[in-house]
Amino acid sequence: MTTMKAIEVSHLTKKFGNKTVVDDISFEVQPGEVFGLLGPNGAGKTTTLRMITTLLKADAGQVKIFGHDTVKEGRLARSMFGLTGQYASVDEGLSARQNLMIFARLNGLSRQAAKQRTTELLTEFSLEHSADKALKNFSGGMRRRLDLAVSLITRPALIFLDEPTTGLDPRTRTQMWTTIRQLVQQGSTVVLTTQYLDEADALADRLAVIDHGKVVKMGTPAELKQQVGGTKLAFTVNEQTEVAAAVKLLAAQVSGAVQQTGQQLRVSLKQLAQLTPILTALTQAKIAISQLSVQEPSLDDVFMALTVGKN
Ligand SMILES: Nc1ncnc2c1ncn2[C@@H]1O[C@H](COP(=O)(O)OP(=O)(O)OP(=O)(O)O)[C@@H](O)[C@H]1O
Repeated sequence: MTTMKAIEVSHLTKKFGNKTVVDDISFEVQPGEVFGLLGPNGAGKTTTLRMITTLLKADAGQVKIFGHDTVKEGRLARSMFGLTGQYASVDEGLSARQNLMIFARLNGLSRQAAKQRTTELLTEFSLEHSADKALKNFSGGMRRRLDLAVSLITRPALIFLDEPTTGLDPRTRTQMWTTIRQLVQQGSTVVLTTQYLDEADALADRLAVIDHGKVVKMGTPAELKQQVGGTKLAFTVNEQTEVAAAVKLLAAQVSGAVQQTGQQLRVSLKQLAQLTPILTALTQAKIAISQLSVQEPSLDDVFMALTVGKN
């Protein structure tokens, strides 16, 4: 039995003038998954999201949301998701409660149902104490929470978050992550764009790394890290006269190149188990070392290896 995909994106393409900003992008998102679009500024993440969510017409390609083609069955497809992010969707002069009420009514809820949903969302997003303040007095974090609350009025099964924590302070970012995780626990599927590696690592089940409009890599954060390179070992050789011997010894133990900066040596290990023989060999050769560090690969390494600077 095949399960229905939350999203199927096939060969999506967009040009602005003669510049191809989204170049033949394809991916699928499973129900219940957090899928991240990760890439540097200008890589094409927002444009991709705008096409998927029907805010922008694609030049080529197809998008299906829970099986519904976003062009042929636009209305139905749109009813399946909520969208929040870089699109200011709320009125500055009105309060959080008034904004939620308006959007609830616009979404077809009766006055009574709108009132109830507004109260629920204000509580859920810890906005009840500021519910009647005008939005222009809200902090960035409160604005984001309200924006997210607005997109959840109709309890969509799928939520798009465009850079959900850009510009937020660390504490508010962490709160936002908790909110997103709660949504997933309640059964939502989440697609988010981010340029933050720690955010992608913390939230996403799978990632598509986008650069210059193309998907350059796709996988779980762990898979991506593993592909980019193994564990990094670094240490300093205490005696200048022993550096050459230490380089030779390392080269015999690992397949990759030994990098040297002064008395500091660095190598990539395929697996952590390579560490013990290296340390044993150094001890046997009576080469004293210090400042030993072993670093597991991070998404930073993935990002640096896969993307090529300014887009
Ligand atoms: N309406 C438009 N007209 C012309 N060019 C555009 C338009 N929208 C986006 N672009 C260009 O398309 C490229 C991709 O932009 P996009 O906003 O999709 O990138 P992004 O990956 O979301 O970046 P960021 O992280 O900065 O939001 C950029 O070079 C941008 O300048």
